[in-house]
Amino acid sequence: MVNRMAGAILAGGESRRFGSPKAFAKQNGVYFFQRAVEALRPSVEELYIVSHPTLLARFQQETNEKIIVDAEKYRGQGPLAGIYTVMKQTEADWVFVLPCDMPYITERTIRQMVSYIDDSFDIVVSAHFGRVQPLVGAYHRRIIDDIEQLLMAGNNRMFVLLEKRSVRYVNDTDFYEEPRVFYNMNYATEYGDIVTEKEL
Ligand SMILES: Nc1nc2c(ncn2[C@@H]2O[C@H](COP(=O)(O)OP(=O)(O)OP(=O)(O)O)[C@@H](O)[C@H]2O)c(=O)[nH]1
Ligand SMILES: [Mg+2]
Repeated sequence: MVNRMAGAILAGGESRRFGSPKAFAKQNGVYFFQRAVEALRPSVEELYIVSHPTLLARFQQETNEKIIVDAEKYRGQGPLAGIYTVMKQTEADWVFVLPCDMPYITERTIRQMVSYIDDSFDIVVSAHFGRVQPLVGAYHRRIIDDIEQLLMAGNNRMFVLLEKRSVRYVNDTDFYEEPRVFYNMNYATEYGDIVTEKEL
């Protein structure tokens, strides 16, 4: 069993391609960010939604979950800044990350991912169907200095971090899920059961 795990829902992006805040788009009547909360909450001891000051009031209106904003010095630097911010906030050994734009993610998928967490790795992420998903997985707090160094250098890409540390890639031979579970919404077009803020 993992020694204490915090959850981080990354919701500080600008949703430029989507055209309205992705966290508040709906799938089958439920906010995208709420889908992530439902999937992650049962697996973690504490949960943070990590967002941007411009979305803070909206989140506070819509949920009782803890909402924090990216550390000011790294704001605007993407998901890596969000992970760093949650690691600073919590004492948990592991931070399990999820994006706010994967509306088909399930509690079962997260439980499965969690079962592959292993202290002999620094990072455990999904690589189902040949596609590495750096935002679906767990990061050990022992890598916080590496993360901060990358952020200080403006080196924001998740894949750079993955190259630096030991990673357990969990894939569909470890456990199978239907592919759309890992589908993240960048454009508000593909699926009939998605409703964006603009259409409400
Ligand atoms: N906390 C935090 N989350 C972020 C940041 N940038 C992106 N995210 C989140 O990371 C996930 C994946 O990011 P993207 O798919 O690029 O989403 P986005 O940046 O909102 O959308 P685009 O503006 O179209 O790139 C989404 O859940 C975003 O909300 C950031 O700077 N801070
Ligand atoms: Mg982006």
